[in-house]
Amino acid sequence: MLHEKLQSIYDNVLRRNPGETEFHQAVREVLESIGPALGKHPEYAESKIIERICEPERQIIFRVPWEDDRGEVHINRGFRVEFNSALGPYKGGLRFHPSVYLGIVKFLGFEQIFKNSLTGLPIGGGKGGADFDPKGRSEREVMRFCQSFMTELYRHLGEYTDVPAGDTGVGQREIGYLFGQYKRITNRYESGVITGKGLSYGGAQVRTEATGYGCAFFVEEMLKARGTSFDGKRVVVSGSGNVAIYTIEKVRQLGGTVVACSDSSGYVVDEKGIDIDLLKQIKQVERGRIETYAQRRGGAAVYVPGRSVWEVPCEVAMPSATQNEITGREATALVKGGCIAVGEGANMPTTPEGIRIFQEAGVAFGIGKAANAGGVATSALEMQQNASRDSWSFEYSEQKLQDIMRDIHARCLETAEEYGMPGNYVAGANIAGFKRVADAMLSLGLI
Ligand SMILES: NC(=O)C1=CN([C@@H]2O[C@H](COP(=O)(O)OP(=O)(O)OC[C@H]3O[C@@H](n4cnc5c(N)ncnc54)[C@H](O)[C@@H]3O)[C@@H](O)[C@H]2O)C=CC1
Ligand SMILES: O=C(O)CCC(=O)C(=O)O
Repeated sequence: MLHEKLQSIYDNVLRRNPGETEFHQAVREVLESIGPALGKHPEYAESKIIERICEPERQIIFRVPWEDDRGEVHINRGFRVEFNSALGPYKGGLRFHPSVYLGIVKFLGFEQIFKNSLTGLPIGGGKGGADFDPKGRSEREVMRFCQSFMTELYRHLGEYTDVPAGDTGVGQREIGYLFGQYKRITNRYESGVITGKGLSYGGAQVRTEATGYGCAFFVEEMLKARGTSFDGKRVVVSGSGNVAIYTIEKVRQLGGTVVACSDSSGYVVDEKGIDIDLLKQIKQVERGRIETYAQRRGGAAVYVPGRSVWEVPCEVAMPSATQNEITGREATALVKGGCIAVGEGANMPTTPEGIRIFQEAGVAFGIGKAANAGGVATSALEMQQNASRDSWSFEYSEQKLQDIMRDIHARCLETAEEYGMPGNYVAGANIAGFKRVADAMLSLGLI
C-alpha cells in the first residue's frame, strides 16, 4: 500500500509512461519503501524531489542501421536514458537483447540511480542498449553493429557526462568495439568514457569479476549477520553469463557448493559442484549452450531443458540471469526447499509477490540494487584509475570491492534499523540510496 501522496505520484508515473510495466514495477518498489524518510524530511516533498527523480533528465532514442555478412541491411533501435546526474556523470551499462525497449531501459536506469548512490561513489544513474540480438551473429556482424551504435551515441558521452559499460549481451568484446569507434570518431584517447575495457587498453583488474564476486561478498555478510556462512551450503545460481560465472567462482572459494546453473534453454544440475573451468570454456570461449556442459561432464551432470532452475532445492539462491525470473511460484518452491538467503545478482529478478513471500518466511533477501552494486562500484574504480593514469593490482582491487560491499551491507542494515524495519534490506537499500540523491538534488537547486 502506498501513502496517499505517493499513490498520486505513482498514478502520474503510470499516466506519463504508458505500457512501460518494468519501469512501473521499479518505481513502485522504491515508493513503497521511502514513506518513512518523507515523514522525517518534509523538504523532499516541498521540492518535489520524488516527482523529479521519476522523470529522466534526458532520453535518447536512435536508429542503428548495419549490414550482415550477406549484405542484408538491418535496422535496430538504440537507447540511452540519462536518468539522474546529481551525484556524478550518468553511469550504467548497455544491454543488447531482442526484448529491449524504452520501458526496460528506464527500469534499469531508475534502479541504477539508487544502486550507484549506495556505493558512496560519485556516479549518477543511466542505462542504455538496443533491441539487437547478438546470439548467432558473427564477430564481424557484432563489430559492425557496435560501430554503428557508437556512431550516434558518441555525441552524448564523455568522462564527465555519461559513461556506459556492459550488461546483458555486452561484454568485453563489445566494449572494445564501442571504445574503438568512440576513439576513432573523436580522435581522443578518453579512457574514462567507458568501463569494462580490456586490461591492455585501460581496463581495471576485477571489473570482469566484480558483479558476481561482489554479490557473493554481500551474501556472505547477510549470512554472517545471521550467525552462519557459505561453508557447506547448497547454492543455486541462475544464468551462466558474466554475473553467474563469477558468482559461482567466488561462492566456491567461500566454501559453498553451487549445484545448478542455467541459460535461456534450460538448466544443469551437478551435485558435486559446477566445474567452473568447463563452464567458462563453454560459455566464454565457445559461446555454446548449457546442454554442452552436461554432455562433457558425462554422468556427473544432468541437463533439464525448458524448465526453471528454481525448482532445484537449495539453501542459498542467487538469481543472476534476468528480470522477474522468480515469481510467487518459484519463491514458494524455494522457501519449501529450505532456502534461507537470496542474493540478487541480476536487476529486479524477483517480482513483488516473490519478495513478499521471502520476507514473510524470514529469508534474508538481498535486493539487487545493493547485492549487485559491486560491478558499477568497480567501474567507478576503473574511472579513478583512468583519471590518474594508474592501474591497481588484482589483490588491492578485490579488497576495495569487498570493503565496498561490506559498507553497503552495513548501510542497508543500519538504515532499516533506523527507520523501524530491522533486517529489511529492501527498505534499507531504497531509503539509503534515495536519501543521498535527494540531499544532493536539494543542494543543487531546481535544475
Ligand atoms: N554485467 C554486469 O556488470 C551487471 C549485470 N547485472 C545484471 O545481471 C544480469 C545478467 O547480466 P550479465 O551476466 O552481464 O549478462 P550476460 O549476457 O553475460 O548473461 C546473461 C545470462 O542470463 C541468461 N538468460 C537470459 N535470459 C534468460 C532466461 N529467460 N532464463 C534463463 N536464463 C536467461 C543467458 O543465457 C546468460 O547466461 C542482468 O539482469 C544484468 O542487468 C547487474 C549488475 C551489473
Ligand atoms: O559498470 C557499470 O557502469 C554498469 C553496471 C550495470 O549496468 C549495473 O549495475 O546494472
